[in-house]
Amino acid sequence: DFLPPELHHLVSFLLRGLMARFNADIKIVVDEYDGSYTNELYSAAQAYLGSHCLDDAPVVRLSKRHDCPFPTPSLPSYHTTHDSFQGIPLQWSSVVERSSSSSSSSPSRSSSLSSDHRYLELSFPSRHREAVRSHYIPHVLAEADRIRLRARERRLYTNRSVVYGDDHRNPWSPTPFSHPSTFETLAIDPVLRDEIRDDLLRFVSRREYYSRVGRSWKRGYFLYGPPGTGKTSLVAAIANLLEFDVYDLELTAVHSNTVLRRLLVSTNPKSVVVIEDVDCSLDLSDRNKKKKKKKKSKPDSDTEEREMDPSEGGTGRGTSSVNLSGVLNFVDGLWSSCVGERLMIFTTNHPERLDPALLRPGRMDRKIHLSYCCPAAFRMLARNYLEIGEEHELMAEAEALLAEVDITPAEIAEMFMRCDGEGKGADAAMEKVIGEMRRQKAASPPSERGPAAALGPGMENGFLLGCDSCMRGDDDAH
Ligand SMILES: Nc1ncnc2c1ncn2[C@@H]1O[C@H](COP(=O)(O)OP(=O)(O)OP(=O)(O)O)[C@@H](O)[C@H]1O
Repeated sequence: DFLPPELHHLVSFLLRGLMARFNADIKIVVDEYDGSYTNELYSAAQAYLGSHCLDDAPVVRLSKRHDCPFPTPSLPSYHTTHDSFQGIPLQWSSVVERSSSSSSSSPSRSSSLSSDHRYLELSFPSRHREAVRSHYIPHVLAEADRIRLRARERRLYTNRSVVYGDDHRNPWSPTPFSHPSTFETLAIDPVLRDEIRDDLLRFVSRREYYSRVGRSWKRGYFLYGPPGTGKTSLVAAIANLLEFDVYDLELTAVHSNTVLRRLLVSTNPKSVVVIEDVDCSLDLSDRNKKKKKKKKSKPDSDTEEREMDPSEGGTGRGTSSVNLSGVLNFVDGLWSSCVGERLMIFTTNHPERLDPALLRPGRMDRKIHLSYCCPAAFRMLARNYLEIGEEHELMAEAEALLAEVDITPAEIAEMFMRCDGEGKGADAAMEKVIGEMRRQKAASPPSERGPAAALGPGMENGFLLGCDSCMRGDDDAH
């Protein structure tokens, strides 16, 4: 009443402006992809919003993955839903910006393969900026984890995934994985088997430990040995034991280190990434040996040197430009940006062909030599395939012969299966195997066995014979 009208107007104009500023909404944009990587916050928010909307939203999208026994809800495109957190009103909208190249399909149709730009918009009053950033976003991530964990607990079986093409939007194409191999059916030395099982169970129970010591929650296994000694079977037994997804990575199908990196970060927690026959995939052989060779052959130019040398980011071999340094990065550090536990397993029949850098402790934490059939493994095969035990009259002779010939569990399993199929029974199967071992003994003396022999010259001092712990591949002992 005491102010002149002009000043009155000015003060109320300023106050209105101030209030509007204080109450204005701000937006957080959560893109589906961060560059070429899947944005974890986007998928977490979708999982969170889906379960949140299920009860009251007018439209919810339901989809069912093959490995999940029930459908998962998510927010459809072009929809808005409301949430409230500690009294803060929040609004989520899902937005799709159609790319000019995409077809004029209906808005509700989803295609992970299209190049449309999808994102979520989170709007809330600007004064809650700090609370949303520090409390609400972590709450969404934690809730999404909880929802996924529940789904995983009810899952019926794990995935086997294969790489196809180079479609970075959907690099892994999952197919059902139901390999019957388990630690009970695996015919390997029982001491080694129990050691591996204990190591795995210890690994998955040590979330806090890994975080305390500042290491990413990953473990690398390197399985080597002759063909047919159970490397693939062991991978399947590991996946079945831990109920992990299996990502079967064919390195030659991966065109570049960038794609390799993208593949890795798009794997789920609780997964095993397997590279089988890693020596055959790419040229990951010893750089020192190669350098020596190159010196002898005097390369024409620096360019050639760089192109040949994977450590320099060169192209390695073949059409794939994935090289040793890409694989080392893949094994080393990239998991630090991923949440959850992961196993990486390399298998090979020729460990001596690989660069020792790939195998040093910390990269490959356990080196497991799967060798020819030993008596204990033979007894397991006989029990599993023929349902006979140590009391069988031919068992002692078979075990004695095993010490003198190199025969793989796969060969024995094959003979056992064939006889069983012909209905000749256990005795015939044992006789057949013994006959084969006698024949092999007569034909050639057994080759030297043992891990160092299998690794070949030059590898003995790398990790195997350095110290006892290295021999066991047990990095925790250091
Ligand atoms: N240790 C084992 N225990 C039980 N079965 C085995 C074992 N090793 C091999 N087999 C049998 O032999 C078949 C081939 O074995 P597997 O594929 O696991 O061998 P691998 O070492 O991975 O061979 P490769 O190096 O050629 O890939 C399996 O289907 C399995 O039936």
